Amino acid sequence: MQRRMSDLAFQDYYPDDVSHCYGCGRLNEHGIQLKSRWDGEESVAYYTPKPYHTAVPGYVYGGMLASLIDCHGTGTAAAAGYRAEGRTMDSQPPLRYVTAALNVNYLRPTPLGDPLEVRGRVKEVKGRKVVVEAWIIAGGEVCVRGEVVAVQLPEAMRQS
Ligand SMILES: CCCCCCCC(=O)SCCNC(=O)CCNC(=O)[C@H](O)C(C)(C)COP(=O)(O)OP(=O)(O)OC[C@H]1O[C@@H](n2cnc3c(N)ncnc32)[C@H](O)[C@@H]1OP(=O)(O)O
Repeated sequence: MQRRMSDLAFQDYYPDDVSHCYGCGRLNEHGIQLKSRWDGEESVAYYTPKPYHTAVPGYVYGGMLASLIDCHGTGTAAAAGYRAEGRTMDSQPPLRYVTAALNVNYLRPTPLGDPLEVRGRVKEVKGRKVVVEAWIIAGGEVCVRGEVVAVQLPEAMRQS
């Protein structure tokens, strides 16, 4: 059955040539394939880490958590970029964002096994830059807080 446009996640709109990212690329069969969507003024994604995404046994590896903040942040940045231009994510030309800066603070250990809720809020849209704050909730508690500075993909990084 064909999916409705509103069912699509931000990352589903990424053109094929930028859909190989380990965190969010729908074409990376080994990756997380994170799916982010608007939830009112915030954005939200869900992911349950695998048993091997372990730090200390029973707790999630911090690099995995940073990846979730990173790709939820850049995905939210892309959606915010289109929104700021008053157009939909399937319109042309495509807007593509990469991570310029990633800040992650681990507030408490994140239990492994629980579904994680990743949330984001746009702090700033300025020219080619979007700043997104993001946080991760496990078992009803905020375990991680971070911030992503996303900048539109430079020409030099484009393959197509
Ligand atoms: C596209 C779909 C895939 C999504 C993948 C997302 C996750 C990823 O892993 S991306 C891979 C990791 N990231 C990279 O490899 C990026 C490497 N870096 C670069 O290419 C460049 O440094 C880049 C593009 C980030 C910025 O360079 P450039 O395009 O020259 O930006 P520039 O014009 O200097 O700055 C634009 C704005 O961003 C800000 N900015 C740039 N870098 C930073 C930084 N490190 N920290 C804070 N702000 C920054 C600038 O201050 C400026 O802000 P303002 O307009 O307010 O003055």
